Amino acid sequence: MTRIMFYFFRPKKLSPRPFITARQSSSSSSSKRWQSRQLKDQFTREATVQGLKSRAAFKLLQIDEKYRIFRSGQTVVDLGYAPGSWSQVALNRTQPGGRVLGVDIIPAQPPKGVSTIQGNFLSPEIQTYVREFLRDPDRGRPRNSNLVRESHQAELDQQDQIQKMDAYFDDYGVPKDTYNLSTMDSEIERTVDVVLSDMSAPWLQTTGFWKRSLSDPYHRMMNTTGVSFKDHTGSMDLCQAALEFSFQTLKTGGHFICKFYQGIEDKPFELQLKQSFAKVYRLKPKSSRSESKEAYFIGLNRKKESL
Ligand SMILES: C[S@@+](CC[C@H](N)C(=O)[O-])C[C@H]1O[C@@H](n2cnc3c(N)ncnc32)[C@H](O)[C@@H]1O
Repeated sequence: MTRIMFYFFRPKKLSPRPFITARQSSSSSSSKRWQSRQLKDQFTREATVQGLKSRAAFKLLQIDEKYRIFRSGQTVVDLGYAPGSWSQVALNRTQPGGRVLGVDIIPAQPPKGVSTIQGNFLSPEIQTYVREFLRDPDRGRPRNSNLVRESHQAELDQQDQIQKMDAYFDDYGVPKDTYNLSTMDSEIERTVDVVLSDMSAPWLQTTGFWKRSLSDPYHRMMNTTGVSFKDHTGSMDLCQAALEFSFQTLKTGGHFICKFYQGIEDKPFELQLKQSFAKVYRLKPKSSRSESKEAYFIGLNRKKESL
């Protein structure tokens, strides 16, 4: 079942107030080890101090610092958003006027100002649902920021429109041979400036196991197993789904960031990215755990004619 939650409040600035997460005690020793590692970790402590939902925020902050991904007014899709620290960063960096849509298979409390859809992103129905949401460029945008966004975006939109018209029509308003109306339709779908995918290991579910509607999806999602080949292939499937979705929704000039676990399939994926983005980088952020094979692909500036 798909559940949508809309939050139209003005996003709060990341607060310096401590944010203490109450975790339920668990009898399993691996869970205790996980808890004590979290407590010792400097990035986890810093996330708590800054009111961020998890240490993962620092990975995105480092990426943004290096590649300047975000600017005001953008539409950002955050795939695998839970518990929500990337969405917090994205929303914060795209104000005024930005909107963030998070998708995750597990139920989670969306950060303020972020719209979310709960569902398995590998399912075509969920992707259709997400695309439908995005088709309207104002849906999920904080209402009181529409005016600011409009003044910010009006000029850019107008230039964009003129370029598109030049591309499609000749001086007499007749569609040029090289462009047909179906190409134009697919461009209408492209309302997204940034696609983020941090999909992989789930945030530990601490409540709601008694509800089948909550716990069933939890067991179906992709979990990291510690078996590096399995983690690698599972993550490449998720990256592929995120990239295909980007082909349909990302504007020309838009950016793509996705987490993957390194292995033999990452090179062909990188080549695929290079066909569609002007610049492609791979990065292992400082806050990634050193023992993990986790890394990120960053595709900057989607090319005009990619696919
Ligand atoms: C590492 S966490 C993301 C952390 C997040 N970026 C943050 O900053 O809080 C990975 C998320 O991917 C989600 N996920 C994994 N497979 C998924 C799928 N097929 N569809 C949707 N979400 C998925 C998991 O439920 C988990 O919440």
